[in-house]
Amino acid sequence: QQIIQVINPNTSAAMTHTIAQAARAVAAPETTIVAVCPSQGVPSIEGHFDEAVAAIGVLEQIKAGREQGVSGHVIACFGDPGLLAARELASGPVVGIAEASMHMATLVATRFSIVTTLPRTVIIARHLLRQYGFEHHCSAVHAIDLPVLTLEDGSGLAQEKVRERCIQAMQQDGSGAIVLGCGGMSNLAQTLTRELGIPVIDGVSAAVKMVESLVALGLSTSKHGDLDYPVQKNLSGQFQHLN
Ligand SMILES: O=C(O)C[C@H]1NC(=O)NC1=O
Repeated sequence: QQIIQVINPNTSAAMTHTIAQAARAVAAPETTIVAVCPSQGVPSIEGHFDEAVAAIGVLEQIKAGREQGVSGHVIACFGDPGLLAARELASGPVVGIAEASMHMATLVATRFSIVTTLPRTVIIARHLLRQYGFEHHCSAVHAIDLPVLTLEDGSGLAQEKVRERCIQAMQQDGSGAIVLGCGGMSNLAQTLTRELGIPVIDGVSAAVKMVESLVALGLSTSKHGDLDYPVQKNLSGQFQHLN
Protein backbone atom coordinates (compact mmCIF):
# COMPACT_ATOMS: atom_id res chain seq x y z
CA GLN A 1 0.00 0.00 0.00
CA GLN A 2 1.17 3.55 -0.76
CA ILE A 3 -0.34 7.01 -0.56
CA ILE A 4 0.21 9.62 -3.26
CA GLN A 5 -0.73 13.17 -2.32
CA VAL A 6 -2.17 15.13 -5.28
CA ILE A 7 -2.12 18.88 -4.64
CA ASN A 8 -4.36 21.26 -6.55
CA PRO A 9 -2.47 24.52 -5.90
CA ASN A 10 -5.58 26.65 -6.44
CA THR A 11 -8.41 26.71 -3.90
CA SER A 12 -11.21 25.59 -6.27
CA ALA A 13 -12.91 22.57 -4.65
CA ALA A 14 -14.57 21.66 -7.95
CA MET A 15 -11.22 21.52 -9.76
CA THR A 16 -9.69 19.53 -6.91
CA HIS A 17 -12.50 17.00 -7.43
CA THR A 18 -11.87 16.85 -11.20
CA ILE A 19 -8.15 16.32 -10.55
CA ALA A 20 -8.80 13.66 -7.89
CA GLN A 21 -11.03 11.70 -10.27
CA ALA A 22 -8.37 11.72 -13.01
CA ALA A 23 -5.74 10.56 -10.52
CA ARG A 24 -7.91 7.77 -9.10
CA ALA A 25 -8.85 6.58 -12.62
CA VAL A 26 -5.25 5.51 -13.28
CA ALA A 27 -3.87 4.80 -9.79
CA ALA A 28 -2.70 1.24 -9.18
CA PRO A 29 -4.84 -0.89 -6.82
CA GLU A 30 -2.21 -0.53 -4.09
CA THR A 31 -2.17 3.26 -4.42
CA THR A 32 -4.40 5.53 -2.33
CA ILE A 33 -4.85 9.03 -3.76
CA VAL A 34 -5.20 11.85 -1.23
CA ALA A 35 -6.33 14.99 -3.08
CA VAL A 36 -5.85 18.33 -1.31
CA CYS A 37 -5.78 22.06 -2.02
CA PRO A 38 -4.50 24.99 0.10
CA SER A 39 -6.87 26.29 2.81
CA GLN A 40 -6.12 29.81 1.56
CA GLY A 41 -4.72 31.32 -1.61
CA VAL A 42 -5.95 31.88 -5.17
CA PRO A 43 -9.12 30.36 -6.66
CA SER A 44 -7.31 29.87 -9.96
CA ILE A 45 -3.75 30.35 -11.18
CA GLU A 46 -3.51 32.60 -14.22
CA GLY A 47 -0.12 34.27 -14.11
CA HIS A 48 3.16 34.79 -12.29
CA PHE A 49 1.57 36.57 -9.30
CA ASP A 50 -0.97 33.76 -8.78
CA GLU A 51 1.82 31.18 -8.96
CA ALA A 52 3.89 32.96 -6.32
CA VAL A 53 0.90 33.11 -3.95
CA ALA A 54 -0.05 29.49 -4.65
CA ALA A 55 3.48 28.23 -4.01
CA ILE A 56 3.16 28.86 -0.25
CA GLY A 57 0.02 26.74 -0.14
CA VAL A 58 1.82 23.99 -2.08
CA LEU A 59 4.63 23.99 0.50
CA GLU A 60 2.13 23.79 3.37
CA GLN A 61 0.53 20.74 1.77
CA ILE A 62 3.91 19.12 1.02
CA LYS A 63 4.90 19.53 4.68
CA ALA A 64 1.59 18.03 5.85
CA GLY A 65 1.91 15.16 3.40
CA ARG A 66 5.44 14.38 4.50
CA GLU A 67 4.30 14.34 8.14
CA GLN A 68 1.47 11.95 7.17
CA GLY A 69 4.01 9.67 5.54
CA VAL A 70 2.82 9.86 1.92
CA SER A 71 5.00 8.05 -0.62
CA GLY A 72 5.12 10.95 -3.09
CA HIS A 73 3.48 14.13 -4.29
CA VAL A 74 1.93 15.56 -7.47
CA ILE A 75 1.67 19.32 -8.06
CA ALA A 76 -1.48 19.47 -10.20
CA CYS A 77 -1.21 22.89 -11.84
CA PHE A 78 0.29 23.35 -15.30
CA GLY A 79 2.73 25.96 -14.03
CA ASP A 80 4.27 23.39 -11.62
CA PRO A 81 4.26 26.16 -8.96
CA GLY A 82 6.79 25.74 -6.16
CA LEU A 83 8.19 22.54 -7.67
CA LEU A 84 11.85 22.89 -6.64
CA ALA A 85 10.97 24.34 -3.22
CA ALA A 86 8.59 21.41 -2.76
CA ARG A 87 11.40 18.99 -3.64
CA GLU A 88 13.60 20.56 -0.94
CA LEU A 89 10.84 20.10 1.63
CA ALA A 90 9.73 16.62 0.55
CA SER A 91 11.45 13.33 1.28
CA GLY A 92 9.50 11.42 -1.39
CA PRO A 93 9.37 12.24 -5.12
CA VAL A 94 7.51 15.38 -6.28
CA VAL A 95 6.29 15.55 -9.90
CA GLY A 96 4.57 18.50 -11.59
CA ILE A 97 1.85 17.87 -14.17
CA ALA A 98 3.53 20.05 -16.80
CA GLU A 99 6.86 18.20 -16.65
CA ALA A 100 5.09 14.82 -16.45
CA SER A 101 2.93 15.45 -19.52
CA MET A 102 5.88 16.86 -21.50
CA HIS A 103 8.05 13.83 -20.68
CA MET A 104 5.24 11.44 -21.68
CA ALA A 105 4.65 13.32 -24.95
CA THR A 106 8.32 12.97 -25.95
CA LEU A 107 8.02 9.18 -25.50
CA VAL A 108 5.19 8.84 -28.03
CA ALA A 109 5.89 11.64 -30.54
CA THR A 110 8.81 13.67 -31.92
CA ARG A 111 6.78 16.88 -31.60
CA PHE A 112 3.93 17.89 -29.33
CA SER A 113 1.61 20.88 -29.00
CA ILE A 114 0.19 22.32 -25.80
CA VAL A 115 -3.40 23.58 -25.36
CA THR A 116 -3.80 25.78 -22.30
CA THR A 117 -6.28 28.40 -21.03
CA LEU A 118 -5.41 32.10 -21.15
CA PRO A 119 -3.00 33.67 -23.68
CA ARG A 120 -1.02 35.14 -20.77
CA THR A 121 -0.26 31.71 -19.35
CA VAL A 122 1.24 30.61 -22.67
CA ILE A 123 4.44 32.34 -21.54
CA ILE A 124 4.49 30.19 -18.40
CA ALA A 125 4.35 27.04 -20.54
CA ARG A 126 7.18 28.45 -22.67
CA HIS A 127 9.31 29.14 -19.56
CA LEU A 128 8.79 25.53 -18.45
CA LEU A 129 9.67 24.14 -21.89
CA ARG A 130 12.98 25.98 -21.67
CA GLN A 131 13.57 25.05 -18.02
CA TYR A 132 12.89 21.35 -18.66
CA GLY A 133 14.76 21.25 -21.97
CA PHE A 134 11.75 20.45 -24.15
CA GLU A 135 11.68 23.62 -26.30
CA HIS A 136 12.74 21.79 -29.47
CA HIS A 137 10.07 19.09 -28.88
CA CYS A 138 7.16 21.55 -28.72
CA SER A 139 5.74 22.85 -32.00
CA ALA A 140 3.23 25.32 -30.57
CA VAL A 141 1.42 26.44 -27.45
CA HIS A 142 -2.27 27.37 -27.92
CA ALA A 143 -4.76 29.05 -25.58
CA ILE A 144 -8.55 28.56 -25.54
CA ASP A 145 -8.71 32.20 -24.34
CA LEU A 146 -11.06 31.40 -21.45
CA PRO A 147 -10.38 31.75 -17.70
CA VAL A 148 -9.36 28.59 -15.85
CA LEU A 149 -12.57 28.32 -13.81
CA THR A 150 -14.79 28.23 -16.93
CA LEU A 151 -13.65 24.59 -17.04
CA GLU A 152 -15.76 24.08 -13.89
CA ASP A 153 -18.82 26.18 -14.79
CA GLY A 154 -20.81 23.26 -16.18
CA SER A 155 -21.54 24.98 -19.49
CA GLY A 156 -19.25 22.73 -21.52
CA LEU A 157 -18.03 25.82 -23.44
CA ALA A 158 -14.41 25.51 -22.28
CA GLN A 159 -14.37 21.79 -23.03
CA GLU A 160 -15.63 22.46 -26.58
CA LYS A 161 -12.93 25.12 -27.05
CA VAL A 162 -10.26 22.64 -25.89
CA ARG A 163 -11.55 20.12 -28.44
CA GLU A 164 -11.50 22.72 -31.25
CA ARG A 165 -7.95 23.83 -30.36
CA CYS A 166 -6.73 20.23 -30.22
CA ILE A 167 -8.16 19.58 -33.71
CA GLN A 168 -6.49 22.77 -35.01
CA ALA A 169 -3.18 21.75 -33.40
CA MET A 170 -3.42 18.29 -34.93
CA GLN A 171 -4.10 19.74 -38.40
CA GLN A 172 -1.65 22.68 -38.35
CA ASP A 173 1.32 21.99 -36.05
CA GLY A 174 2.79 18.79 -37.39
CA SER A 175 2.61 17.45 -33.84
CA GLY A 176 2.17 13.76 -33.06
CA ALA A 177 0.77 14.39 -29.59
CA ILE A 178 -1.09 17.08 -27.66
CA VAL A 179 -0.54 18.07 -24.03
CA LEU A 180 -3.50 19.46 -22.06
CA GLY A 181 -2.18 22.53 -20.28
CA CYS A 182 -4.43 22.71 -17.22
CA GLY A 183 -5.24 20.49 -14.27
CA GLY A 184 -8.91 21.25 -14.93
CA MET A 185 -8.69 19.58 -18.35
CA SER A 186 -7.62 16.24 -16.83
CA ASN A 187 -10.98 14.55 -17.51
CA LEU A 188 -10.81 15.28 -21.27
CA ALA A 189 -7.73 13.33 -22.34
CA GLN A 190 -9.23 9.86 -22.88
CA THR A 191 -12.25 11.09 -24.88
CA LEU A 192 -10.12 13.38 -27.05
CA THR A 193 -7.52 10.67 -27.66
CA ARG A 194 -10.25 8.35 -28.92
CA GLU A 195 -12.07 10.97 -30.98
CA LEU A 196 -8.97 12.56 -32.57
CA GLY A 197 -6.90 9.40 -32.94
CA ILE A 198 -3.83 11.16 -31.48
CA PRO A 199 -2.28 10.87 -28.01
CA VAL A 200 -3.87 13.68 -25.95
CA ILE A 201 -1.97 13.69 -22.67
CA ASP A 202 -3.22 14.75 -19.24
CA GLY A 203 -0.52 15.70 -16.77
CA VAL A 204 -2.40 14.54 -13.65
CA SER A 205 -2.57 10.91 -14.72
CA ALA A 206 0.95 11.09 -16.18
CA ALA A 207 2.33 12.45 -12.92
CA VAL A 208 0.55 9.82 -10.78
CA LYS A 209 2.10 7.00 -12.84
CA MET A 210 5.53 8.66 -12.75
CA VAL A 211 5.40 8.96 -8.95
CA GLU A 212 4.32 5.29 -8.74
CA SER A 213 7.26 4.37 -10.98
CA LEU A 214 9.74 6.40 -8.94
CA VAL A 215 8.49 4.79 -5.71
CA ALA A 216 8.62 1.31 -7.28
CA LEU A 217 12.24 2.00 -8.35
CA GLY A 218 13.13 3.18 -4.86
CA LEU A 219 13.87 6.67 -6.22
CA SER A 220 13.03 9.72 -4.12
CA THR A 221 14.18 13.31 -4.24
CA SER A 222 17.96 13.47 -3.93
CA LYS A 223 19.09 15.15 -0.71
CA HIS A 224 22.61 15.43 -2.04
CA GLY A 225 23.05 19.04 -3.12
CA ASP A 226 20.51 21.72 -3.94
CA LEU A 227 17.37 19.71 -3.18
CA ASP A 228 18.49 18.92 0.38
CA TYR A 229 16.04 19.94 3.12
CA PRO A 230 15.84 23.76 3.56
CA VAL A 231 18.49 25.38 5.77
CA GLN A 232 17.04 25.47 9.30
CA LYS A 233 16.08 28.99 10.42
CA ASN A 234 13.27 30.62 12.34
CA LEU A 235 10.48 31.61 9.99
CA SER A 236 8.43 34.40 11.54
CA GLY A 237 4.83 35.62 11.55
CA GLN A 238 2.43 33.86 9.18
CA PHE A 239 5.22 31.52 8.02
CA GLN A 240 5.97 30.02 11.45
CA HIS A 241 3.90 26.92 10.64
CA LEU A 242 6.40 26.13 7.86
CA ASN A 243 9.21 25.66 10.40
O1 LIG B 1 -2.23 27.96 -16.22
C1 LIG B 1 -3.31 27.41 -16.47
O2 LIG B 1 -4.11 27.76 -17.28
C2 LIG B 1 -3.67 26.20 -15.76
C3 LIG B 1 -3.34 26.21 -14.33
N1 LIG B 1 -4.03 27.23 -13.53
C4 LIG B 1 -4.74 26.59 -12.57
O3 LIG B 1 -5.41 27.18 -11.69
N2 LIG B 1 -4.60 25.26 -12.68
C5 LIG B 1 -3.82 24.96 -13.72
O4 LIG B 1 -3.50 23.84 -14.14
